[in-house]
Amino acid sequence: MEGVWVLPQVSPSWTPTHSAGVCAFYGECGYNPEVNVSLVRSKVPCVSNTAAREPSAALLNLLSSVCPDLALGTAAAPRVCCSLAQVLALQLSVALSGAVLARCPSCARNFANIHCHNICSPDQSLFINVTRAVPVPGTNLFAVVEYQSFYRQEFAEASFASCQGVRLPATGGFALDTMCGLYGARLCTAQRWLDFQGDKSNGLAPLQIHFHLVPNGTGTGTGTGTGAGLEPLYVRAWSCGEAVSAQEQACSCQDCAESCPTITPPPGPKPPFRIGAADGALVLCVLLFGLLTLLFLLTRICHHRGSKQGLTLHPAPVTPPGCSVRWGDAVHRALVRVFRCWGVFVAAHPLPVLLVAVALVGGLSAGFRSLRLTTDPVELWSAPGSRARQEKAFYDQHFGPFLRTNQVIVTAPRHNRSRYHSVLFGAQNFSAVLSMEVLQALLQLQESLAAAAVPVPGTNRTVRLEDVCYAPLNPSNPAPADCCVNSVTQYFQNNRTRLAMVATQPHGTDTGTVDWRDHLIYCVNSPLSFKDITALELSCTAEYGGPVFPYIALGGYTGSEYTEAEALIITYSLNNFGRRDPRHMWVLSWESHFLQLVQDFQRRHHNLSVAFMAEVRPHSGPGSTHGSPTGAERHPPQVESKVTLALGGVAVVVGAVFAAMGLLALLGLPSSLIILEVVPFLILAVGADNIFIFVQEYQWGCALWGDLNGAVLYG
Ligand SMILES: CC(C)CCC[C@@H](C)[C@H]1CC[C@H]2[C@@H]3CC=C4C[C@@H](O)CC[C@]4(C)[C@H]3CC[C@]12C
Repeated sequence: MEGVWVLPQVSPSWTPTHSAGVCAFYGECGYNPEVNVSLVRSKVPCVSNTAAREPSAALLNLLSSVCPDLALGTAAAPRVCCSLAQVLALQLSVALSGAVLARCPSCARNFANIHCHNICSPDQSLFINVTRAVPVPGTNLFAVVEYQSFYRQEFAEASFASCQGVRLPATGGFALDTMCGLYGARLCTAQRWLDFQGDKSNGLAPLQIHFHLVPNGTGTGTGTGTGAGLEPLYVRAWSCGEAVSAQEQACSCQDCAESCPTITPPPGPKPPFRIGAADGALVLCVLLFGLLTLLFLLTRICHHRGSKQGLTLHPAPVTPPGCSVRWGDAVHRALVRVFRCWGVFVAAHPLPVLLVAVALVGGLSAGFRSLRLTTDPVELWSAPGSRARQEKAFYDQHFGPFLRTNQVIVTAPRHNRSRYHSVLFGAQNFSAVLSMEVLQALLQLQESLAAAAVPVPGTNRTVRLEDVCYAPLNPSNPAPADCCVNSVTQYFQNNRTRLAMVATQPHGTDTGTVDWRDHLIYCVNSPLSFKDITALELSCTAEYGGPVFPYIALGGYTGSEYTEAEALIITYSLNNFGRRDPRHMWVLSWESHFLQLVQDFQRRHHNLSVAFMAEVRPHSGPGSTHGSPTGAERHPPQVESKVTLALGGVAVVVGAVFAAMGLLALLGLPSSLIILEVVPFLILAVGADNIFIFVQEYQWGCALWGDLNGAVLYG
């Protein structure tokens, strides 16, 4: 019910009198011939636009437990519009359907109150109008099969609000998920909630109830109502934060935001350090930098002057050194002394030194025999005692090796978001990546992955997705469609025709069209549904038969605004096999091919940003062209060829790495191949560079000696 609501001109035939103390129906008139399938078969009431009756003691007693809010206790001579049998039926139905709300007493009470007032209120005819009744065979009574119930919007909204946050621990969702029909909790409104309750196909209601929510100001609750004396019901609705009685408590914080303790926000961060209007740290850094630059420039200038004077006065290379040079020289001399001693010692005893070095390296490398290499990514990247590791170990032990996950994540950074006006769901924002063009591209990628036949190296068979995929609903003989692939296109069962479908949608008084976007909005809110509420009537479940949860297929959204998701995620779940199982090789082959296909896709779609990952490591997978880069060819060419010298430098580093690995192996520590990946860099950076430095130092030393000799001669 939207827009300004005007009470309809009701047909006076079944409820001609609408006034306080008068009923619209009373007692039971058999079963509704129009309702066959139901959970609990309740009888429908008889049309009876007569004065409310005095309840029996038994009825009063029952009412005080089923409908304590009917406030019968206060009245001297309480009256009701229901019989004992009716209240018993009411009690059963409300207990059955209200069980999910029991966690939150005030919500449960409001829910019961709605039907208590409908059935028993002494002023029933004020807000109830029977619209359809059928004659009861063999009597002159009429059974009610349809009625209207008029509520003040405020009352309905307050009752709804008290139940909105109630959780259903069994599903991890909300209780309203089970009480709002196809809309689920997220799209539920007070009107939709009541409509579902009054729908005779919900399994409990024996008749059809049309709830009309009257906004404030239309038909006031205090004065006489408009429309043939009707006055919308406006009674107290409990808020979820208040306790309904002294024995009961208010709803918990989990079920009711109002009950949550107010947490004083933590004190904000200290105000930033500022000097005037500028950032203090920045100003200090600039000053320090300026000072250091000045110092540097001054020393340079002083050094430059000194060397100029030296040149003009003393042409000989021996010049009075500057302050910085003197410092550097002192350190250099000290180092030279130490290393000269060491060098002279080594050069004087080449054989013993070499023998000791070889023996040391050889001895420690013997530890390689007990070397344990860790190649499993799980071992490499998760701590052995971590909770994740323990849970995985438990899973692997009881259910077999865990599935392999291969993912593609697509975003569209250069596209613009759009706004979509849905006939059913109102205006919604759609992110750039949720566009027909991107969805079609994703479909194409999935089709090519499903069609790919990949040769397995070392065998003469080819492997397809269905040979390796996890197919939960058809594990023995899966077809490509049975594979568990999570992706947003699965809301359309990966079917192009369904994705492109458009239908005419009647909605209230107007008609519009619905397309993939309406279906998507529906599915992200009710992923378990087999049929949407749009005229498209498509299922939300994936082609393989399982549901696609929006938080798995979409990423980068706030709260539950799934249509604003910045990323689409395709997840391929593949079976995992033991290393010795030949099928292990099949999966590796398929995953390598997956990487290639997605790379091609990435190259073809420049406007999309595509990230992807597979469990297979690119360089360990079969048929991969990736190798660990050694970078040897990138090194500058040697000035002078000293092959044995260069090899010696490399041998020193290799020896050191091997000795270190051997030592760790001897100590019982496992190693990983990551060590080997850094060896080339060590060889280049330490080994080869050392040799360059030695050679340069040696040549410089020779030249210096020559020059000095010359100077001495010249002098
Ligand atoms: C599926 C869930 C959410 C629906 C919950 C609404 C239930 C509790 C409501 C909807 C319609 C209601 C019924 C409407 C009419 C009658 C006839 C009356 O003589 C006895 C009570 C009885 C039988 C009501 C019992 C409660 C009822 C079944």
